[in-house]
Amino acid sequence: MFRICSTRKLPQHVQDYLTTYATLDILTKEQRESPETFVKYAADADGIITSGMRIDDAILSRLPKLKCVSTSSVGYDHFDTDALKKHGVYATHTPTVLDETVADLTFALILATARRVVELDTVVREGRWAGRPAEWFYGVDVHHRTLGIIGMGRIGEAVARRARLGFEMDVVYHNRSRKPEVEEKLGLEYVSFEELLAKSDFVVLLTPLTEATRGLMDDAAFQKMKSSAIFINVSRGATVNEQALFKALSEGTIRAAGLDVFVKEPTPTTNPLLSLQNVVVLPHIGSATHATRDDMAMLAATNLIAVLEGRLQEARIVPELQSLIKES
Ligand SMILES: NC(=O)C1=CN([C@@H]2O[C@H](COP(=O)(O)OP(=O)(O)OC[C@H]3O[C@@H](n4cnc5c(N)ncnc54)[C@H](OP(=O)(O)O)[C@@H]3O)[C@@H](O)[C@H]2O)C=CC1
Ligand SMILES: O=CC(=O)O
Repeated sequence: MFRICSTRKLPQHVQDYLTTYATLDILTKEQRESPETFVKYAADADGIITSGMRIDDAILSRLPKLKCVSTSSVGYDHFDTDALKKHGVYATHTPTVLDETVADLTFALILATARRVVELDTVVREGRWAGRPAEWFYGVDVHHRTLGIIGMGRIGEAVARRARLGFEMDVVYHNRSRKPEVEEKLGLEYVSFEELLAKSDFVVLLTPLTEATRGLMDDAAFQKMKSSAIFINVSRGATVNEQALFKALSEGTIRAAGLDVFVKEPTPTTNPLLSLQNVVVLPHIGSATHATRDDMAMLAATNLIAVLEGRLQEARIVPELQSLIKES
């Protein structure tokens, strides 16, 4: 039997699946609280399931039996992939199963910011609704506007499909490499980063967090956007310079923002962005529906067991660690 530690509670059917192959320990908050307590309880684990815990050289050096860390998320910026490679530990993630759910949430933020849903909900609740909507209730249209997607990957494509088919929007995108087949299928236009910022009524950020995308949306980027444009971030908080975003929103450089992610999570209530009316904020819930979180947990579990059993081709191993397969 393998030994698996999970840093979070898993759905019962996922736990049942895992316990046919392994002894499973769900670590308590105290046990996973610090790297010291974590390595103590995970010391002889063959596999770890997590969804945001930082796994780096310091941790890996103290987990000699570890063969695989499996994250129940598609993003894996909490893993130091160089350290994993050095220690010969595989990392798996959960792409694809969450694409449609995250795309729905992205559209929820687009609609909520454009039509000021949260702000005007408060107006009604506070008894400030007096007669027919005054002009200060007005928002902006989503349909037939231009959507710019930075990071046209799996989720980006699901967002673009909604925009094209449901809202008849023009969609431009920017990646490091073009995707001619997606361009043709959905009728998208590839543009430079600068052109996307200048053209779009809605700018949606959907890249992974990497050294290249850290702080991508800075003062200069917001300056290039239209003053009527809305910025949506569903990627990772650190792809945006929050001070620059606050400045852009409070000085009218851009119209509004919808944010599912923050540099520090949970973001403190003192974050200046929370003081702005033209920002809709969510607690990192892109994939958070019952069905999708169940699918992600099950994929994280099957990925881990596949690696532990040596069925490497069946696991969703992160791209940076694919080379370990070739070496094994
Ligand atoms: N808020 C939430 O709850 C969720 C957030 N996410 C975030 O969304 C991210 C995207 O997920 P997913 O669509 O599955 O990932 P994919 O890898 O399928 O897509 C990411 C895209 O970003 C592009 N990209 C990468 N680096 C750059 C760069 N420097 N400049 C421009 N484009 C870049 C890639 O294209 P190319 O390589 O050609 O540049 C790729 O097409 C995740 O990594 C995660 O951080 C995901 C799920 C839920
Ligand atoms: O943020 C969530 C993810 O799956 O990545």
